[in-house]
Amino acid sequence: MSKLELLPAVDVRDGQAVRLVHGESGTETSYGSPLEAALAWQRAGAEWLHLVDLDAAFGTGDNRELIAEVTGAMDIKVELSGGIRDDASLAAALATGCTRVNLGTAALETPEWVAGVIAEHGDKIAVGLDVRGTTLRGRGWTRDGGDLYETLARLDSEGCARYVVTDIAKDGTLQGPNLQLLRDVCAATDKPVVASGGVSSLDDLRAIAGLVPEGVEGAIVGKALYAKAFTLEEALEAVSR
Ligand SMILES: O=C(O)c1ccccc1N[C@@H]1O[C@H](COP(=O)(O)O)[C@@H](O)[C@H]1O
Repeated sequence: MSKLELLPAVDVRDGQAVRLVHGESGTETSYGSPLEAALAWQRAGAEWLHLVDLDAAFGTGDNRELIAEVTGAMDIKVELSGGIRDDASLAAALATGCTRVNLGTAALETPEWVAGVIAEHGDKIAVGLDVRGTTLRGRGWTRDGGDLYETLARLDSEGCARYVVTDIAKDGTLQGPNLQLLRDVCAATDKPVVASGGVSSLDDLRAIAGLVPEGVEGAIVGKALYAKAFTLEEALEAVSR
């Protein structure tokens, strides 16, 4: 059995590393320089960074130059999210040298374009399935975008390589992950799943690691690290066995 990958998150809003509650604009807590945060996770032993341009996701501008600077400064793998919705934004994201990109809104609103970029770029493309219940949400999680399982079946048939599954009701709340949602998504696809939302403790990470045999490949950790619920070193140790 392979170990769970951990992806510490750096979400960028207005040039600052922030955490949101339920992904709602206006709930930001600021944690300073995104570059310093990313370098700290790298120094602590991270193999991945989950880097999000929240302004691009919300449609309130972008942090494109800063995102490129942070990605360029990393020696580790980077997953880029937020506002990647057309050829220009995809080209800019891939030009940073990131390992893969995560598409959200585009998978809901421009499925033909997403099918094309999956065919062209293979496992450099992941799709973020951001859900309330089983309803997908796009445009900064402000708009409904269809049924989770119908969309998952469509993306599977198009060869999507992996899914990043976020329970919006859990995100930024430190209330624990939605393990049943992860089990249900894993049962519906053979592709790897990255868990996102709600991690609050090392036991939460151990519980997600217990789903590796079902298809969970990784877990994004945000608020818990910034709130110092545990250190990244402790988290890596907790999922190493
Ligand atoms: O990560 C967040 O907290 C978040 C909050 C609100 C909206 C998006 C968020 N993050 C990630 O952004 C992409 C979606 O961006 P887009 O729809 O493709 O522009 C997705 O990976 C979300 O998980």
